[in-house]
Amino acid sequence: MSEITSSIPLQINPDLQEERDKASFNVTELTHIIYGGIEKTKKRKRLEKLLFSDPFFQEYQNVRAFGSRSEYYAASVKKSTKIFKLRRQHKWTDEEYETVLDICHDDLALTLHHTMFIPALERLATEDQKSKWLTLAKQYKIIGTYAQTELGHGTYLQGLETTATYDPQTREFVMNTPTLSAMKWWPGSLGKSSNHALVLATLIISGKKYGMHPFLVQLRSMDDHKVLPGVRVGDIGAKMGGNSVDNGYLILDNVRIPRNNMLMKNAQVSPDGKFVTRGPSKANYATMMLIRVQICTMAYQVVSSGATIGIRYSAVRRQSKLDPQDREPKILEYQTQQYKIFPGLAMSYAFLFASRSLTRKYEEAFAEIQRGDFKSLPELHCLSSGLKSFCSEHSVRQVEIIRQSCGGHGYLNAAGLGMLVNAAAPMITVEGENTVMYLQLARYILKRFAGAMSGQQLDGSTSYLSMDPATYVCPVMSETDCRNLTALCDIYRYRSYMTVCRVARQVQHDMESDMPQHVAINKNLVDLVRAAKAHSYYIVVKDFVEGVDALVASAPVIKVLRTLCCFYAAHGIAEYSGDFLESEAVGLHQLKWIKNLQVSLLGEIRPDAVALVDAFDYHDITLSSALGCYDGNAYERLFKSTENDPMNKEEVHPSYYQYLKPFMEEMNKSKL
Ligand SMILES: CCC/C=C/C(=O)SCCNC(=O)CCNC(=O)[C@H](O)C(C)(C)COP(=O)([O-])OP(=O)([O-])OC[C@H]1O[C@@H](n2cnc3c(N)ncnc32)[C@H](O)[C@@H]1OP(=O)([O-])[O-]
Ligand SMILES: Cc1cc2nc3c(=O)[nH]c(=O)nc-3n(C[C@H](O)[C@H](O)[C@H](O)COP(=O)(O)OP(=O)(O)OC[C@H]3O[C@@H](n4cnc5c(N)ncnc54)[C@H](O)[C@@H]3O)c2cc1C
Repeated sequence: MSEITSSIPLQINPDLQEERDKASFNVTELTHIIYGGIEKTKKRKRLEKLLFSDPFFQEYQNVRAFGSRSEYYAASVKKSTKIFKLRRQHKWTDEEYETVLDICHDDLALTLHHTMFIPALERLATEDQKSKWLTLAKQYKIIGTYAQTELGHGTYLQGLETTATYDPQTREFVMNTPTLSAMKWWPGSLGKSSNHALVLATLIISGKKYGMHPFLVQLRSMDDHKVLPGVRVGDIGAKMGGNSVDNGYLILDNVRIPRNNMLMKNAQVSPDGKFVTRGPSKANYATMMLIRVQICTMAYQVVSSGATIGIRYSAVRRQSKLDPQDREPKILEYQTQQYKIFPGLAMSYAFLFASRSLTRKYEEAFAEIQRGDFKSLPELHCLSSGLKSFCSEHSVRQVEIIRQSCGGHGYLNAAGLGMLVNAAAPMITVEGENTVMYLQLARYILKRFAGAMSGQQLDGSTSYLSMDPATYVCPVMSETDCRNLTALCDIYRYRSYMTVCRVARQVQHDMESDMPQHVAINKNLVDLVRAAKAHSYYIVVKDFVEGVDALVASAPVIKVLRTLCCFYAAHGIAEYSGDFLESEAVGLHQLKWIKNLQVSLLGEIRPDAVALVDAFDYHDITLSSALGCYDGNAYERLFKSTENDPMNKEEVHPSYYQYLKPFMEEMNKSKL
């Protein structure tokens, strides 16, 4: 009788334990740094315990893996409501609630209510409106979504076709979806969950258009959740990932809402139909900016989860031979495996520091904006647009590489990597498609560069554009200089400067050759995106270097983070070597040294790789991966995962009686 069972051993896989035993630094110390201090780590642990002591959270994993779309959605609604109830019961602060969402690491059916509907009310409603709507929303007495994108337009907000026409007789707005392409299409939680929507529509008063404004529209009855007259709403269909969310469509047919349902913090319509604005014209775009900042943090979570799975699995998987005399090595020993996974590890820490720095800038600017001071808005818009694009693009790409690095098992749902990639993929599109957002940054950089050329002293993230390029000498003079983080950062800065300078001069030249501005811009779009990417890369490297420099920590922690930072910077130069050479930020000698360093750092990171991902301290339920579990018992967990698979419920599947049996009988009778 075979002794093979799917029971999970109680002990840690010795291969993983061996890795932990040889870590050069204290993992707990790094965990506290990652979560912002010992108290925050403890609080997170308490919340984790509270959540995961409920068996539902474990069962949810099965529905997610094996349930139908509808079952998955239902379980996700249940999960959302459980969390909402816990929030009320334990009086969680916003920060605690954010932590819970991070722990859940999942697209919850009702997430939009918290991530966009409430922040939009906070940013776009007057104090009076807040005391009514925000209070109801925070008490979950209404559930809402943010309905902006239409079938025909997501990017170009000036092209939105939904209308809100003011009727001074009744003091109401009449909401309409005039065409097929005007129907709202994509908003999360819209299809089945929400009873209210913040509808972004073109305001029309006496036949005149006044741009996009937010209107609160009730969609469903508060008694029986039935759709209200004039409203058509539904789910837009299954997606590549995130299928727990009911992204929806919405058609409005002469739906009347009271005048006070227009959120009027930034612009008002008086009862007799007078339009007055306050603040900059883009003030109504505020919610999108907040989410762009949050996407950088999400990108960190995605890539650090992927790195955790990839590294733990690579430490327990043995395959092939290195030394013909020795046993099969851990696949983590192969330099090529390190080359596939360590960029994701280094990126995790880079994005941790970059997203932290961006969040801090956002909070400072938001406080100013609340006081009516909008001076930081353009800088913040461009910084958040660039970093949102950069972090989402790089993290999604890197996790897919990590998935491939796990071989066949990486392709299984139970590995958790496919779901991670598919759930993360929309970060590239949502809250402004990446190319479009890079171009927003490029437009800002061009203006700042022109300012610098005309002698303006620049501040903020683009201050380096005032530099005199003639003074640049590559700061790497020897192989040892390659480890100098400031020198690496300078190389990125100069490469960005030259990339911006080249495209700015080209656009200027094209315009001076009588090309209309829009033609000149379109002729240079690829290079403009290249400039925005170079600038974003520089900012991320700078934030990483400055973040590590400012750390108060033990010498071993600082050392390992400096090594990672050095690797992140060297890897980027090696990967985009063409750009760095072309801009003359490095020469061929320096490139060779930096490439050597990049490869030799793989070996330096190797002994601490497991400890560096352990420091992210992800709970097994959060990771949801048989390959990446803390105990490293990947094979047992993979085998165990098959127990819940409905395919394995019966010894003989019903399809046998329906199709295979008659077919086999027919074949057996056949004389051919
Ligand atoms: C969690 C997942 C759920 C997902 C939810 C969603 O996806 S929800 C749906 C998410 N949907 C999206 O994210 C839609 C993406 N699309 C957009 O955000 C806009 O259509 C746009 C920014 C692409 C263009 O906008 P436009 O045609 O109105 O403008 P323009 O190009 O003519 O530039 C005019 C000026 O405005 C400036 N400026 C622009 N934005 C901001 C800002 N936020 N702040 C400050 N400033 C801003 C800009 O820099 C420029 O300044 P300049 O040079 O004149 O000094
Ligand atoms: C999972 C998911 C959830 C979403 N949730 C919501 C939500 O809750 N609420 C909501 O309102 N919306 C939501 N959206 C919609 C999302 O915001 C839009 O899809 C996004 O803004 C991109 O717009 P688009 O789909 O119109 O893309 P398009 O603009 O059509 O982009 C298609 C291509 O055209 C290119 N392109 C477009 N314009 C330009 C330009 N000016 N210059 C150069 N290239 C250009 C793009 O780069 C891209 O390659 C969601 C989308 C997804 C996928």
